[in-house]
Amino acid sequence: MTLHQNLIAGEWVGTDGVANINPSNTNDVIGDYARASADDAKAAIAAAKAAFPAWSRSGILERHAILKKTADEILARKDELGRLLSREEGKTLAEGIGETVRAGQIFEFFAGEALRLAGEVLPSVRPNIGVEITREPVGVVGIITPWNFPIAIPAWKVAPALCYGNTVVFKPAELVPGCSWAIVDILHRAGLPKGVLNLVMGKGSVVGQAMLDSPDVQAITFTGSVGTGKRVATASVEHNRKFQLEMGGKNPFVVLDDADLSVAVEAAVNSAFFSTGQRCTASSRIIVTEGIHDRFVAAMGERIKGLVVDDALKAGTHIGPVVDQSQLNQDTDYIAIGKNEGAKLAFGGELISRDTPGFYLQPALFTEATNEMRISREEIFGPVAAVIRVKDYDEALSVANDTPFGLSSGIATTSLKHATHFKRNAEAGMVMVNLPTAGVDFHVPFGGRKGSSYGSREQGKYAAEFYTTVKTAYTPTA
Ligand SMILES: NC(=O)C1=CN([C@@H]2O[C@H](COP(=O)(O)OP(=O)(O)OC[C@H]3O[C@@H](n4cnc5c(N)ncnc54)[C@H](OP(=O)(O)O)[C@@H]3O)[C@@H](O)[C@H]2O)C=CC1
Ligand SMILES: O=C(O)CCC(=O)C(=O)O
Repeated sequence: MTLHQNLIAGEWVGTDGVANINPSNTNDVIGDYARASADDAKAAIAAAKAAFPAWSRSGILERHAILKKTADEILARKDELGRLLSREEGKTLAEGIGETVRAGQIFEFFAGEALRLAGEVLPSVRPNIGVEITREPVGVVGIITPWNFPIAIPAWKVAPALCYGNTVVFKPAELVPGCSWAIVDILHRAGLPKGVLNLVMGKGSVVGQAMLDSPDVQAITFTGSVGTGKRVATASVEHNRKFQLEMGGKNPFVVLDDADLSVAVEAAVNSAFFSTGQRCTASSRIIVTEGIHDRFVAAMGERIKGLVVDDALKAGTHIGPVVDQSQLNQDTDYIAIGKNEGAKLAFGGELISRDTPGFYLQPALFTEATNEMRISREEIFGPVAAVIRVKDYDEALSVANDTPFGLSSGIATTSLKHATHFKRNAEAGMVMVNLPTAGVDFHVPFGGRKGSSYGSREQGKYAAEFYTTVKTAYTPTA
């Protein structure tokens, strides 16, 4: 089997490979991917440091052309790359292709942003002095990504980093190296100079840790668990570097008495179970007012029974497998915790077998949950959701906000008054009205509050805040 190597200083290197396994069929080995060492990570950082002076001064047309070429190739290969994504992560083929298109659009967006770099010229408060405000690249950016969005998250970190003139050391999750390798290969062939983008696939505790420990990494952007996010934060403060964290969520989805029942059920099912619930924007807390509660739960039950859980690549599959055994154990542990806490497992939650050996779990819906239970407070990251019954809108809002997290939030209502009030008062970075809590646009800010996120927003033009540093220059004008 061909070994997919790491890219360091413009050369493909590495001899030691790790098998990338399909969670829908554990007999299916997608390929071998090199495992970088801490020394490889150090070499990648050195290469990025050496490449920075030239790339930071490169022309905007060169950056535009490379990012646009990458976008075009990703979009042209959307079916093949989408299939690779579904095969390595387990989301359905439609979701895999959709995410690949999103990655292409992200590169296209930042190709455009390269041509729109701008500053400001202001008068000084002193006579005959001009002030220029410009944005400069930060330096070597370390990118650490999780397994649940194998192409979109790498795209929304790598594209702006390069667009604004930074050089990159990129460590994808070891579980899903395939899409990351593919986009690095595309960028490399699109003409990136040696050392501008370095790929170091391997273990977080080794490769990621070497990045955290390096004084030559000026910024780290991270998406993943709260625990690792805290390590990134501590190490970054130690090195006085910029950092940006996107961590967990425990996103509420509120259903009010006046909701359109079918809109509410579709949005709740999508929020809780699509992409196998493995989204930081997923909702696993469905907060329902008492007038609609029983009808909503019954309709959810019918909808869940119609969901096909099977091989991600099969036509007709709605929910693919869980990503691996360890995540499956986490999901089933939380199902046991929910039962022990006194919530009622109303639907699903069983391990199921299919034609191929994979990590298949029937989506689980708890009812009679309270917001104090662990299943309502901790991120499960699987197809497991709980319904919490509340009296009215005021109680729903208060329960929705009673969480250590604050990434996304949603409401199903036909009341403009309640929708408007919720948009203003939900303690979350993103609010969805009559829409799922997950599934965001690629050109607008993404991020949260409280325990979910740290630092400036990702995506859209707001990404410039992280990937650039502001300079204010004063010059006599006369
Ligand atoms: N908010 C989100 O989008 C996500 C949240 N999660 C949450 O996290 C839980 C665990 O998932 P998991 O993948 O283990 O999350 P991690 O936080 O461990 O992984 C995220 C990334 O960090 C890397 N990493 C791990 N340890 C270190 C370290 N010491 N220094 C630097 N980088 C490191 C990982 O590498 P590697 O995996 O290769 O070892 C991976 O690339 C999930 O169950 C879920 O609750 C997970 C993914 C995304
Ligand atoms: O909901 C989305 O579209 C994005 C979710 C995401 O970025 C994540 O789960 O890590």
